[in-house]
Amino acid sequence: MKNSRIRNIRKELLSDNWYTLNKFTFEYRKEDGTWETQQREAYDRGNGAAILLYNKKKRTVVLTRQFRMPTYVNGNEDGMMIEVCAGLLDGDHPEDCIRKEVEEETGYQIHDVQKVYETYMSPGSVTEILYLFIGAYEDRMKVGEGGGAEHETENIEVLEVSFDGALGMMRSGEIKDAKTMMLLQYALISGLLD
Ligand SMILES: Nc1nc2c(ncn2[C@@H]2O[C@H](COP(=O)(O)OP(=O)(O)O[C@H]3O[C@H](CO)[C@@H](O)[C@H](O)[C@@H]3O)[C@@H](O)[C@H]2O)c(=O)[nH]1
Ligand SMILES: [Mg+2]
Repeated sequence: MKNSRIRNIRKELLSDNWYTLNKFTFEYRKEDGTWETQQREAYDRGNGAAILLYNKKKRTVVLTRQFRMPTYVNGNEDGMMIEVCAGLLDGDHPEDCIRKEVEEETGYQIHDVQKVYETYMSPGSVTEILYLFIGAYEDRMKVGEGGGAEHETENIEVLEVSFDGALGMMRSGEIKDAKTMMLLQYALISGLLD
């Protein structure tokens, strides 16, 4: 970390229940050269990976559906979110993480994955970098039911939908998850399923 615009960074732990919330107090050098003190909170839940599973022949994609409490308390009526498969790195390399997560959540054992973007999803408040992948799947790669890890009480539903159907769900607002929208738009722009 190097930035000549900031100095005297102090960190105060506000919460470390499931993940970590810190308050940072620091001095920031403005354009006119003077220093001002600022405070910013940063929620650290580690980094994550997400993947768009696609089948070019069938022109389909695999998505997941699960309850997301933070959306429920902010306007998402039933709290259910349709998303690409995703998970936290938990110390794994992003590629290893996403392969593991795909099998756990969707039941597919996939081979090749390709990273298309790295993104800070909420840079004003959350430290997380999300690694976005695409990966081809076929019916014969299905080795289990998916649904998520039992001990994590994830209750994930697996959806196989047509690519056009998924694009329609994005346009209608049924899909509201940013990483999912980014990957669907990537697929559209790059002609991935053409
Ligand atoms: N008890 C408890 N459990 C939690 C809490 N927060 C998360 N969990 C458990 O931890 C699991 C983490 O599952 P993953 O599949 O590894 O992560 P994810 O929640 O799907 O996260 C992915 O999507 C996020 C949202 O788009 C991304 O932010 C993240 O990077 C990742 O890609 C959750 O399903 C849930 O069971 C919490 O506050 N308390
Ligand atoms: Mg997940």
